[in-house]
Amino acid sequence: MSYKITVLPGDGIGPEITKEAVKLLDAVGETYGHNFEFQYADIGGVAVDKQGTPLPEQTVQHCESCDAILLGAVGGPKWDDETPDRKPETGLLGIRKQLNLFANLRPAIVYDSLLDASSLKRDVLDGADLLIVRELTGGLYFGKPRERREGEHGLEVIDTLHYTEAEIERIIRKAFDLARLRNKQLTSVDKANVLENSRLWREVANRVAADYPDVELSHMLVDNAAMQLVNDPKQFDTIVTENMFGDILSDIASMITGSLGMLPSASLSADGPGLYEPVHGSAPDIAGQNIANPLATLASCAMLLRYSLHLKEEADAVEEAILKTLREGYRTGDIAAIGEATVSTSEMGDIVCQQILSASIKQSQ
Ligand SMILES: NC(=O)c1ccc[n+]([C@@H]2O[C@H](COP(=O)([O-])OP(=O)(O)OC[C@H]3O[C@@H](n4cnc5c(N)ncnc54)[C@H](O)[C@@H]3O)[C@@H](O)[C@H]2O)c1
Ligand SMILES: CC(C)[C@H](C(=O)O)[C@@H](O)C(=O)O
Ligand SMILES: [Mg+2]
Repeated sequence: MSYKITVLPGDGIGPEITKEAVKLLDAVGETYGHNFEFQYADIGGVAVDKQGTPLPEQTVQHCESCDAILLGAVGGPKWDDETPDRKPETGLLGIRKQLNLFANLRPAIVYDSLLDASSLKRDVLDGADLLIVRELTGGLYFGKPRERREGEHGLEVIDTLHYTEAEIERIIRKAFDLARLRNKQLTSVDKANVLENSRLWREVANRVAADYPDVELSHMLVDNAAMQLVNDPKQFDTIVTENMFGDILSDIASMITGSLGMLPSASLSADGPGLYEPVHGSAPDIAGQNIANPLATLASCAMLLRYSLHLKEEADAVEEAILKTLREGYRTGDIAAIGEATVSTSEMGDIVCQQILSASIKQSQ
């Protein structure tokens, strides 16, 4: 089969890690007989520099006319002084909104061979495997009004936390569907002791639960959830939450895997192409040094194969290749123990590709 993938490398370490992802998809194509056609487009700071906007129209067109989108990261100090409409992050938020990518799936898995990479205790981590389902196109990120204005007592600023019942219901239903495929436990995270938004969120979750009698629904306040994620991550199976809470909780959850460089994500709409990106950012502090961990991006490719292309065997093979690479002891700096040997970004990419290619040689023998 032939598939069209739009690649948005973006800024900082984005180009380094997406290069490894393209290499990996080519290895998958070679092994399983698929043809991946890559079309590259600009987003974020690089697009501001080249085209004067973080989300050029042509980038949107490429994204709308493909099977799946692979994104590196956007942003960096170079664009700190840009106006809001020229900020790199505006490009990322823009593409999420324009493609209606309301469901953001952020799995956090503890790899047995990385138990010592985390600063958390082994027995707290061992066996933890959770999925954060983050609402991605509403809430504080997009609510209007959003403004800075002169008030009676000087400058004042407004951001608006806005959700419609329909927006809440579609993400809650998506999370129930996903929990059903996992261990059938859904924790809805909110701030219902304070926010009217969260009170509606809770009501909707309770109402929708009647359609999923096989899934156990519980509620947790977000401040407690942040603590529980590092205290006892094994209590969670599937978590559903609104946009801002999900952003923060997913970075916290990355610590149970050992590094932010390990966390993949999928952003899905009801029907169009999905967007796949690591949870981490453009890591300007290590950009251009070939030391970033590409595994979050490679694991995002597994999600791309699974959710957008429906290639289950290929997705499993990528996840297995990552597992094997870690079990064989290969480490980038962020997941290495003190004094442990490390590999570069491109070496890590080569090793994972090699696992795919050699697994297929074994199968055909
Ligand atoms: N999806 C995205 O594109 C995205 C996500 C988060 C942040 N950002 C942007 O990235 C820029 C930098 O943000 P930040 O520094 O707060 O967060 P960051 O995620 O870029 O980096 C946080 C820390 O994690 C490390 N890190 C991140 N990814 C890594 C990897 N693959 N391998 C090894 N170490 C890694 C970095 O070196 C840094 O020390 C900002 O402009 C921010 O808005 C973009
Ligand atoms: C860069 C930023 C806009 C983005 C977000 O807040 O959603 C990032 O932190 C993420 O987690 O994908
Ligand atoms: Mg984030």
